[in-house]
Amino acid sequence: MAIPYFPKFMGSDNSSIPLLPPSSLPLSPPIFTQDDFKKAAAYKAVEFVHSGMVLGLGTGSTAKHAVDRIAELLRLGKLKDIVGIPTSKKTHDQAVSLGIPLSDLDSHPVIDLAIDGADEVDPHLNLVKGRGGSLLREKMVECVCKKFIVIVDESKLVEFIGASGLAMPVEVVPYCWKFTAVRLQNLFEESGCIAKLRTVGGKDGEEPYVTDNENYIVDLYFKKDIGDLKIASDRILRLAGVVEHGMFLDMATTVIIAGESGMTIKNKELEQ
Ligand SMILES: O=C(CO)[C@H](O)[C@H](O)COP(=O)(O)O
Repeated sequence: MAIPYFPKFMGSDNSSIPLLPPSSLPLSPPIFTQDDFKKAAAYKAVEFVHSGMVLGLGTGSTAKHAVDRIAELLRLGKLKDIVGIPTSKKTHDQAVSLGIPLSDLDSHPVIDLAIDGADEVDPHLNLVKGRGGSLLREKMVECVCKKFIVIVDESKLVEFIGASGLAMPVEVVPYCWKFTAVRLQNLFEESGCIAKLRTVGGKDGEEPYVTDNENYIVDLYFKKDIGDLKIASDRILRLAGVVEHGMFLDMATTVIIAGESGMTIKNKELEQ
């Protein structure tokens, strides 16, 4: 059951955002943007953060709100002794700019809690991540956390992984990436898979997108369900040249979903 929103559902101590329309418009329904939902989910997740925790700091527009909120609570003295493990250079830079103390997996191989967004969430809380390009570090961090809270707006919910028709990213080494892309596409021929190198516009035209780890990303697009996700994962990871893929299977312990009808919290334990 979704929890309905209240006027100040963000709960920020000195910067709450009124989410009901101004009193001059008493009959107007509240209008929330997708970013309001992302922020609502992020702020809810940060309620699970306690002083002294080692935190995995996610990447993307939703996770950014969580990092902002953690920094705000540190500034207010409501959180203390937090150590953040960022999942990308971008999040690293954001956290540094906000004064969040940081470390890495070498020094902190066990993480109390990670909070991150996702691109797709299926009914079993399996995820697609990495459309923001940070899947490898995200997976390294999030597979060693005791609790992994995923924060999404309702647009990320899918019936099955790949159902959005959008990319399922695979990080590959640059060496002979075309060869790897063809092999990836062939693996999922029956699902109508198309593999495309992710590119960005550079001064000399389109160039390969380069990850924080100096790799490339091949995005897989499926026309049909790819079936057993564990088998699909194993097949992808067995290909030499593949570094990691964006399916995060059986990793999320909690998913917080914010949408028009309110906020829903799904726990892995309850799904089994
Ligand atoms: O996996 C990710 C980055 O690699 C992001 O968490 C994912 O793309 C969701 O991003 P956003 O919160 O901006 O919608």
